[in-house]
Amino acid sequence: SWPSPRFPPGPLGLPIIGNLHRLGENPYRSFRFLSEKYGPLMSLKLGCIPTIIVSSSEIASEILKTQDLIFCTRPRLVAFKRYSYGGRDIGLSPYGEQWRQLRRISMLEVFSAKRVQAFQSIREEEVNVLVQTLLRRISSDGDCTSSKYHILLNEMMSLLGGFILGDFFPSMWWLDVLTGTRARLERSFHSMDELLEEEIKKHMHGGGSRDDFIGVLLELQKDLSLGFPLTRDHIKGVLMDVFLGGSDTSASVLESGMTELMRNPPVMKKAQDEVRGLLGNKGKVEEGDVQQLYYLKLVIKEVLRLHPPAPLLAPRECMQDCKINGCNIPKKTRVYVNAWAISRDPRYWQDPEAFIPERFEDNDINFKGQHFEFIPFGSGRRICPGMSLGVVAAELALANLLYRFDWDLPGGMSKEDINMEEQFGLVIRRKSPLILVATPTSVVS
Ligand code: HEM
Repeated sequence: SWPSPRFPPGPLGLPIIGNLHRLGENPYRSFRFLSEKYGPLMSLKLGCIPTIIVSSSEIASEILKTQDLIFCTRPRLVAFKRYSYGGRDIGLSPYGEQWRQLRRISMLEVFSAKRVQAFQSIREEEVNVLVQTLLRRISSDGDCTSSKYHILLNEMMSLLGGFILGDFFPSMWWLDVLTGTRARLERSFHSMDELLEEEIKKHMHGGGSRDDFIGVLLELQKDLSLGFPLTRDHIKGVLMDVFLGGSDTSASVLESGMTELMRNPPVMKKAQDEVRGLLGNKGKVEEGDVQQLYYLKLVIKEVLRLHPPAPLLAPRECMQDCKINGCNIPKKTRVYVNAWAISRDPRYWQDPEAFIPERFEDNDINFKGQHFEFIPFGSGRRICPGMSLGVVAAELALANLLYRFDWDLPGGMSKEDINMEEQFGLVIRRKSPLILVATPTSVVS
């Protein structure tokens, strides 16, 4: 028995069309709307694939904590399989011994607090590049250019978050060949693979630091006590994870943060007063300073609540028949947890649509996967291993932008005119870029 009614059939009477046309461009919004009607555990069939959508913190806790061991695998999606080097990464691969070993080693050696600390100078350098770019653009009115990394990343994100027929009708995989989707995936994968190879070779010939991601992974490869052979594909798989997991997510926090601050001038003022009051005319914010920026940290939390970069987390799959909330869930059901809807649920959040960083002031709610009303990084065995890296990078960048510049909307535009439409993908993006006028501040000497 299914937990709740399926979606009604679509205009053509075909379940796939019926389901998909209702998802619209932003499935997490449509799912919230539908869950109000069909309940917090909603079932639907996307193509041939039984799927459940979870929209309450209680059921999210059941899936990501109580029954995590049953739900901690990823579906074998076409693009997931390719970009993970056939299951040799952490983020896109199914659960199993190989995944466990790779995740364990990476948590110890790549994502540990010690490493996050060690990468500090790289982050500070990158944020400085961002500030310098803004300063130069102010004087030279330069164009915004995309590097080859951006172009590659965009294409990968579009394939990972887009529609591949074989993921919904596995027996019709050949249609993806006919439509050219498979060829597009191959091209994208090979371009990225070439780039990773180039970077690794540079390192092997002494051209890179031993203290960055590649350096650390190459050192690990020499370690015979690892318990499993760390191949070149594993290294590239983890680098792919870092590239995919670490780029758009932190950028999304920064962009959503600036958007909300522009829409809420008193919050912008309070955050700027804090950072400028603390730093005086020091010139730049360093990571050591960020620890004292109490209000900025509340701002980042509120951004993650209202705009979780991965609103449906990353898809999971059920590994055996089980019961959730008294309903039967068959093996191989695909699972999406609507973190976006959960963190706007009026049962847990007062005035949920409003941007109020102070709501986190007198409580210990955090995003580390124990408070299921707030899970922007997921929870359980698959929780984001890059959480600290992502948060520290976003905090540092935002603190510097607020410290170094005053921000205005372009002439004639009011805060009500800011377009809040989003484009759905594995990681959400704004439909139109946020355009602001930056004026270097007089606080900085
Ligand atoms: C603000 C920044 C970030 C957000 C909001 C975020 C969010 C997420 C989410 C929602 C998941 C899925 C969790 C689940 O299935 O329960 C995830 C997984 C993952 N993230 Fe992040 N992430 C961020 C930054 C990063 C960074 C900086 C890295 C790497 C440098 C990273 C690497 C990964 C990897 C490898 C996984 C897969 C974990 C697994 O499947 O075992 N993320 N992230």
